[in-house]
Amino acid sequence: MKVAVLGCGAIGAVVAHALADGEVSGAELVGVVHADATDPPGLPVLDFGSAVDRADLVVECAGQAALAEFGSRVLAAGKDLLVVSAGALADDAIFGRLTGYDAGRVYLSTGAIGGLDLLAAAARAGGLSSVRLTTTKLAGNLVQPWMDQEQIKLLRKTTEPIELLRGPARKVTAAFPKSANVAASVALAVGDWDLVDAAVVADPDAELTSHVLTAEGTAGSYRFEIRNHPSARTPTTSGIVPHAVLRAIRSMTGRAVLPL
Ligand SMILES: NC(=O)C1=CN([C@@H]2O[C@H](COP(=O)(O)OP(=O)(O)OC[C@H]3O[C@@H](n4cnc5c(N)ncnc54)[C@H](OP(=O)(O)O)[C@@H]3O)[C@@H](O)[C@H]2O)C=CC1
Ligand SMILES: O=C([O-])CC(=O)C(=O)O
Repeated sequence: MKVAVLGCGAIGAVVAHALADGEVSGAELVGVVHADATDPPGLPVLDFGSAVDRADLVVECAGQAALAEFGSRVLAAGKDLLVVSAGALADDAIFGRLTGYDAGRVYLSTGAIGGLDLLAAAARAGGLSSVRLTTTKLAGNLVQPWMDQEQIKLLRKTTEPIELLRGPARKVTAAFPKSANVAASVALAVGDWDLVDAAVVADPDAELTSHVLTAEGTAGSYRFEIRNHPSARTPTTSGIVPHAVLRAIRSMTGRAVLPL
């Protein structure tokens, strides 16, 4: 399987180097789409059109805006797309564009969290009555362009955890596009954007990023607590994420053996 990686930052660089080093049997890197000439990745660089032409699978590691702009062009060319920035799918128009093709298939990486398979099963086994996700990250890393100066100052100076936003997954993933894709992953897993109540908490002492996911339903009661070390390169991203992407690619090669 020939793979191109869109975006060569904290996630994409680890994925692309692992593929270039032959770490995934049956998968071969054709190149990365990387616009910053001042920061060469030490890997073959392709423009987006060539990447789509040459790859069987394009792995999006570039952010919600890039997925919204480029994702449908991958699928229209009949190529498969593995999505990391799941929050872009909270926009119904983008969701429609990315799920409307018969040829190329869309796969979602599990990203920074787990438990999605069980919650997806529970949602279809009689339904879920509540799903709640609380994401906690180091306060200073949660500054957003829409925040005013007072809020930014508070984030930088707080000595206590602050809940910055709680609400439906769709709203939270849009407000924190680099930090709350997990809210979208949960909503997509359970098939209901409005059921998932998500929150982002800024903690001045959070050395690890945490995601606490709870759900209640006919099939049972669930609680997952994930505590990830942040990536050194992009601390809003958990260091585990590229490895979740590689696991997904491994399972797509058709050569996967247990354990995945
Ligand atoms: N599902 C999940 O659990 C998670 C999802 N994510 C998602 O993954 C995204 C990437 O994370 P991460 O790797 O840490 O981010 P980084 O900022 O480290 O890397 C993203 C890279 O993509 C590049 N890029 C952006 N747009 C394009 C484009 N159109 N073409 C080519 N390159 C592009 C950026 O370049 P430049 O800096 O020049 O813009 C940057 O180099 C996040 O924005 C988030 O949406 C992250 C963590 C967890
Ligand atoms: O990496 C994480 O822990 C979560 C994250 O940034 C996201 O969901 O966008």
